[in-house]
Amino acid sequence: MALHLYDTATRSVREFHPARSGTASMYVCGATVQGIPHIGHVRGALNYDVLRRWLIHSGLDVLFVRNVTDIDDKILTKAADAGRPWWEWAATHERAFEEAYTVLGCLPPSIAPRATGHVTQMVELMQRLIDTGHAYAAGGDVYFAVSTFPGYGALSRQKLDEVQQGETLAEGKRDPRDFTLWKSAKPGEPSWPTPWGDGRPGWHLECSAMATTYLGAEFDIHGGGVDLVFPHHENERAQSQAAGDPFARFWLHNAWVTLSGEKMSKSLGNVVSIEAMLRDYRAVELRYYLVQPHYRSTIEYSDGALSEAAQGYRRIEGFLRRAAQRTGTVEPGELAPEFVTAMDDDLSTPAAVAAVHNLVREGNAALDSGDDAKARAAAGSVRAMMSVLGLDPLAPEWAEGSAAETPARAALAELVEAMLAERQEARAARDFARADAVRDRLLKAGITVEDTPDGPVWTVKEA
Ligand SMILES: Nc1ncnc2c1ncn2[C@@H]1O[C@H](COP(=O)(O)OP(=O)(O)OP(=O)(O)O)[C@@H](O)[C@H]1O
Ligand SMILES: [Zn+2]
Repeated sequence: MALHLYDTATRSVREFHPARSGTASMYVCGATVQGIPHIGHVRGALNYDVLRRWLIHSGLDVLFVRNVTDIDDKILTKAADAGRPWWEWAATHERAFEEAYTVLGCLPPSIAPRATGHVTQMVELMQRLIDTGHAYAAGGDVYFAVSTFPGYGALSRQKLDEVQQGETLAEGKRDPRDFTLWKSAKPGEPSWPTPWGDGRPGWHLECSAMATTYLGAEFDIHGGGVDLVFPHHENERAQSQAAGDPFARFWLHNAWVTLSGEKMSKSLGNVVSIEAMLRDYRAVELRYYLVQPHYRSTIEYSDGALSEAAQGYRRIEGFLRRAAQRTGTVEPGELAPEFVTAMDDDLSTPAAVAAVHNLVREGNAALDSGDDAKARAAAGSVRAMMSVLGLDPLAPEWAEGSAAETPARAALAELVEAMLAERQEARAARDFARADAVRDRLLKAGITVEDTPDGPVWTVKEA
């Protein structure tokens, strides 16, 4: 089966073929860099990172654009409240987002264009829309005339007379359903010159201009969070297609991370910061937690579920370490057929991860029964599959002692290993009372030790 993806525009799972053979092009709406990222923000980035890795695995060269919205009302307000320049506020939070993406193992985008660097392309797009009667300037603002585009509402399945843009009322708007392409300059605010007066970009216009600048008038996949279907993506699609660009061939939307049933959001204040998560869990465990559910299923955040996911990841990691200890270096092998089928089925990561766990179980059984060849083959396959998900425990970025380990965990590992060495010494000297005392001391601290044919394996007991 070839890759199939759910396309919001057609509300169906369709077979994916890139428009240009050999290259897939993806545009993902990035952050409005107004604050530090929470785990909801990075979920989408991780979902599209997995898709990108799967496309790469299938032999495609992937052009991946993730923009940065670095000018916006919220940026201006928050910077002003903090008494800082708006551009410094934006740049600071852009770095925070970038660090979060990197620490969670996202491949760097081909380019991360900033809105403020693409005003020329936005002006050009507005000019095309004005020339063809799809847009008009009024009082220094530029609006898109929704009624001139017959397909308006098709992406979000809305009737034209039900459309509400959620924009503040403006005098020059001919129709309340029209949306803003360009905002006229307000005193003291940053602005750029255009033929219709100085001003700054509207959010929707930015993405159309940046997507087509880098990926062309038609590209393969446009992604974002489900909250972007309307108005953001509906408006991107309308303005680009009205200007004559075919635009995105597939529209993908990832579901939310929620807390107590509500979207995790800075505005609602129910956020879990990445920094806080990384005090208790390794980045790779957080990545596993966010990548394992299907990208179109809501993740209701809970510490219990995260802790369970971390244990699931450690089972995979434990098997690979055991296999490597016993059989020597494990090279990535073949993907299990069920894994391939799952990934091709609209990136069914729950089934893909289940395929990994099945092989881990088989591999552990093989190690227990001394079938090293079988264990080694299973381990190779597990590595390959985990690598596609960006989660390979033996990859340099996630390996023990790497930067991804929290300092606390690295320190704990050092101490526990030293105590286990003492226990082994006591056993070798047949001083079983001392050996048991070490084990009891560890147990008291919440660390269980399991003796396996490959030596002791320790885990921190979850509360
Ligand atoms: N809780 C969440 N779960 C999944 N995706 C989210 C969540 N919050 C934000 N996103 C996504 O992150 C991307 C960047 O969003 P943006 O910077 O506009 O934040 P936002 O949606 O305004 O959230 P907030 O209210 O927290 O600032 C968007 O694609 C958005 O859908
Ligand atoms: Zn966008």
